[in-house]
Amino acid sequence: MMYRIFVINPGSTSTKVAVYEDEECVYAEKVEHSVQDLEKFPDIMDQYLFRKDNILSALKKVGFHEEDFDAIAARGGILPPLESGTYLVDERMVDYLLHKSPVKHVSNLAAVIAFEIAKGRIPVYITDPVSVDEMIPEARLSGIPEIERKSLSHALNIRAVCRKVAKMLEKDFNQLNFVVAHLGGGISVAAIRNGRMIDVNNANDEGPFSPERTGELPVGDVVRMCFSGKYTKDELKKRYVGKGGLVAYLGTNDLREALKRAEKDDYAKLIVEAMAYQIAKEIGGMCAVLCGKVDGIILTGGMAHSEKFTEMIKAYVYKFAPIFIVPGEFELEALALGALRVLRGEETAKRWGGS
Ligand SMILES: Nc1ncnc2c1ncn2[C@@H]1O[C@H](COP(=O)(O)OP(=O)(O)OP(=O)(O)O)[C@@H](O)[C@H]1O
Ligand SMILES: CCCC(=O)O
Repeated sequence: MMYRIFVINPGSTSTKVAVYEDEECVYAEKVEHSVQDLEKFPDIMDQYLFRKDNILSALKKVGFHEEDFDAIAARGGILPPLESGTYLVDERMVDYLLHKSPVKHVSNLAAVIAFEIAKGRIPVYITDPVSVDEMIPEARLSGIPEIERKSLSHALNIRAVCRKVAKMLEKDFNQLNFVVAHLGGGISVAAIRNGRMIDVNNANDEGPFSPERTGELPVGDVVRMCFSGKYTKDELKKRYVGKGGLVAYLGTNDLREALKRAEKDDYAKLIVEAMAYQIAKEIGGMCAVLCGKVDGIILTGGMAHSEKFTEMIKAYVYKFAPIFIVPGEFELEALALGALRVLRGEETAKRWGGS
């Protein structure tokens, strides 16, 4: 029996959608939403009906209708910390994502839109949301009792590329140890022990600086900046997520542009090399977390397309473990395959315990 799955992954100004027939992608589109239209919804969560209508119109244009699908696979949003895997979306989860999630992140919209389209007729699943948390106890401590480290990462792509490399090695992902660096607009570097993500830098406030984010900062100077009276809370937040990293130093979030400038400009060269250095340092730390027993270091995400950049990282870490380069992101595929494993009975969908 063939399963047809509709996949939904919202981004800030577009929603990526796809249709899978079993493992095969038969349609994929980035449905663009105009900035003027999105601006009518100051609260991101109010965009869900608008985006749903845009998505359904795009689907109809290529001849698909809601009734054609066996399930919908949606990007998981900022739920309370939870184990990796595929979860059945229910009313309580939708209510949480719409009204209670601590972060109004665009990924929260996916399951809400999908649930609205499914109307209870077909199941909706999410797989490996941003808030997957499998950290070991010693990874949680920050050094200040009131602040616990948070596991917020590119978990979906990280786990998807681990599965790909495990398949290539003809081994079971659950018996392998990997260090995975997702190198996108933000960066997550994770230690995977026997299939579980036992530590990862919070891609919003820790780890290396990235094209758009600062990652970890010297805390004393940050406190001084906070109390300088020069910035509002929102301005400071934008400095570390959105306008940090490459953007802050070079005015661009595009590694291709930064690399081009680095050919002629020593300052740009230093910045790119420093980003590679910080990434390598984080990878080294995660190798220590795995006690040096590492089956592979995987470099993935948009920046892994650049051989020049991955070579800079490899130069530091090549002695630690074999290196696998898996450029780009595989989120749509990972969502479809997560739902497919459940439809085929290879995995049972987890029920969300709620909050
Ligand atoms: N072919 C390429 N060569 C070099 N850099 C690239 C290439 N393609 C994309 N990038 C860089 O990758 C970065 C964006 O990565 P990606 O597309 O994974 O990010 P995103 O999806 O916007 O964010 P995130 O991965 O954090 O969700 C940018 O700095 C971009 O310039
Ligand atoms: C917080 C990590 C995930 C993302 O940045 O999209």
